[in-house]
Amino acid sequence: MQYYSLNKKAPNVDFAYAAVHGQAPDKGLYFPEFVPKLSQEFWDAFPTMSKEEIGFAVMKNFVGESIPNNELKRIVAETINFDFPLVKIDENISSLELFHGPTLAFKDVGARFMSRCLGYFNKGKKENTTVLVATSGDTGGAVANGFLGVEGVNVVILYPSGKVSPIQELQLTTCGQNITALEVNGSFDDCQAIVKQAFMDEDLNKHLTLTSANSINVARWLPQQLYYFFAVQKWFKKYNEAPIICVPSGNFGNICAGIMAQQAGLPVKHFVAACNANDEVPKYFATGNYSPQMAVATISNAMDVGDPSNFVRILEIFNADYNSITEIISSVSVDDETTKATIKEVESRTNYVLDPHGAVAYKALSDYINANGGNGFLLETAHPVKFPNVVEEVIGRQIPIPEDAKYLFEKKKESTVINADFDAVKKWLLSK
Ligand SMILES: Cc1ncc(COP(=O)(O)O)c(C=O)c1O
Ligand SMILES: N[C@@H](CCOP(=O)(O)O)C(=O)O
Repeated sequence: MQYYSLNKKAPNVDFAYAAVHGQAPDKGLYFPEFVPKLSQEFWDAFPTMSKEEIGFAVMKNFVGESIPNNELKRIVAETINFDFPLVKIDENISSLELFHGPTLAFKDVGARFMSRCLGYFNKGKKENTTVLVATSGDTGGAVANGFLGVEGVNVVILYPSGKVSPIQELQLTTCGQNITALEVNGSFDDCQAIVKQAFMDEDLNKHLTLTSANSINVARWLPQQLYYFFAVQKWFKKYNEAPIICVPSGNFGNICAGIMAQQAGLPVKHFVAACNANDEVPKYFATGNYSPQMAVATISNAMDVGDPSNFVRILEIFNADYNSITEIISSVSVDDETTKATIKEVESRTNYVLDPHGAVAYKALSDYINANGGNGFLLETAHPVKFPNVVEEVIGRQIPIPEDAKYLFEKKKESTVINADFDAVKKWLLSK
C-alpha cells in the first residue's frame, strides 16, 4: 500500500515512511492510494472471527509489507487487549463503550498501535525520534501511556492551559521519563497549528527527527477502524439491519476512520457526526460551504476544535462531492445546556451515565432516529469519571474512580508553561 499527500505535491510513500514522518513534506495529510475492499472470504468468516483476526486482516491491507505478519499480529494483539462492550441503553439506542483501555478514552487503540509500530521501525536506529502531539484532552494521555518507556522516542505533548479536565491533565503531565508536557497559553487549534508548523520548519527538522501522534499520522488514525468492525460484528448477533452510527466529533479522525471501514465493506446504514458548539462541519452540511472558525470552550472539551484536521480526508473519500457526502453522513451541533439535560434525562430514565461527549452523540442519534426511524449506536468515547465537574453536578452523585485510575491522584503535575508561539516552542525543542 502506498500513501499520497492530500496536497499532491510530495512523492508517494509506504506505511513505514508515513508513520515515521507523520505529515508529508508539502504539509499534506497522507492518504492511502485506494481504500482496500475486504474479500468475500473475510465477510464469510466475519461473524465468528476473533478481535485479533479481524484486527490483523484490516490492518494488513494498510500496513502492506512494512511490518512482517508475525510482528503485526503481536502489535494488533497488544493494541486491543481490553473490552469494547456494546451496551443497550434503550429501545433503539446502544452505546459502544470505548473507555475500557488504560486511559479511559477511545484514543488508546490508535496510540497503542502507533507506539508499537514506531518501536518496531526504530529498532537498531541510533537517532531518537521526537513525537509531537497536540491535545484537547484525551489524545495526550493515551499517547503518554502508549509511548511511555518506548526506546528511542521522546514525546512532547502540547495542551491548552485550563481547557482540559483534571484527570486528563494528570494523565498527560505525570508520566515523566520520555514524556514531557507543554502547557500552552492558547486553544487546541493553536497547539495543532504549532505542531503542523514544526513539521515544516527546515531548521528544526535538521536537528530533530519529528513525527506526529495525532490522527494526522496514519498509524494513529487507521487503527481506529477496528472498533467499528468489533461493534458491527456484535450488532448483527442481535439485529438484521445495518446500524446508524453516531460519532461525537471534533478533529473528525474517528468518524473518518468509520467511513473508511464502511468503504471497505462494513455494513453501516448512516453516520451522524455529532458536534458541540464548534459547528463548522454542521454548517458545511447545511450550506455546502466550509469555513474554519475560532474554537469556543464547551463542556465536551475534547471536541473543541475550530478547524478539524481530518475534514480534508472526508472530502477526499467522496471526491469532495457534497451530495455523496450528505447521503452517507449527517452532522448536527448540540449546545451545552442540551448536553447536560441529556445526561440527566438518560441517567434518570435508564441509570446509564453518559460523559458529555457521549451525551452530545446520544442527543444527535435520538433526534436522527426520531425523524428517520431505525436503530443504532453511539460511540461513548470517554469514561464519565474524566469529567466529574460536569457529570456529578448534573446527576447529583459521585462517580467512583476506577481502581486503575486512582494512582493518578498521588502523582504531581509537571508541565512547562509556554506561549502559543511557534518560535517559543521551537526554541524550547532545540534547547532539549
Ligand atoms: C472523548 C472524546 N470524544 C470525541 C472526540 C472527538 O474525536 P475526533 O477528534 O476524532 O473527532 C475526542 C477527541 O479526540 C475525545 O477525546
Ligand atoms: N480530541 C482530541 C484532539 C486531537 O485529535 P486527534 O485525533 O487528531 O489526535 C484530543 O483529545 O486530544
